[in-house]
Amino acid sequence: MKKYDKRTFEKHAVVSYIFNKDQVLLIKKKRGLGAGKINVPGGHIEDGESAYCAAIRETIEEVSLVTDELKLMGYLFFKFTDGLTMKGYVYRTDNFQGEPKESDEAVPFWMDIEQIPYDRMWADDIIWLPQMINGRYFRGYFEFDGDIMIKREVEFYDSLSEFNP
Ligand SMILES: Nc1nc2c([nH]c(=O)n2[C@H]2C[C@H](O)[C@@H](COP(=O)(O)OP(=O)(O)OP(=O)(O)O)O2)c(=O)[nH]1
Repeated sequence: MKKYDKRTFEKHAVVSYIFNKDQVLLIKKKRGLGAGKINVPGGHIEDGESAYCAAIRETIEEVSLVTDELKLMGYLFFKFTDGLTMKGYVYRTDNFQGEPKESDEAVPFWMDIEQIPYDRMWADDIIWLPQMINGRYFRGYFEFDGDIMIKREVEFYDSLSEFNP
């Protein structure tokens, strides 16, 4: 699976899972790739920006929360049949300040972890998100034809040293 780390993926994006006790902050995405789906704050990494800084910036822009102490939990590698390739960095944190506010891009809402609406999210999320919530690290490779997942390969790791040596 680490073979994907060495490949070139055209776009780089981040997603941030923000936890407050037994709840996670979800968004209804209003525009862009995945519009109409339920996801979490995130977006593209800008030129010269680190993934970590992009995660903090996108969360402020989309839902007005200021996050800190983010932990990198996973890498997502996507290939779409139209040719788009994307690497995603998945972060989690329970350190945030402020109240979630709607923006042009997202409608935020807190959701009980037990009630996450996987059927309204990207098809790969149900494969890795429950494990990530339980503290496991992961790498996932997925091929999509539009919204349909046509190939998947996922590995989980129990320790940070196995995941990101
Ligand atoms: N959880 C999850 N997130 C995904 C998947 N696929 C995927 O593109 N994303 C995320 C990464 C980005 O945050 C977002 C891609 O949306 P986008 O290309 O419209 O980017 P954006 O508008 O949010 O970003 P930006 O233009 O503000 O930089 O969706 C997936 O399978 N699962």
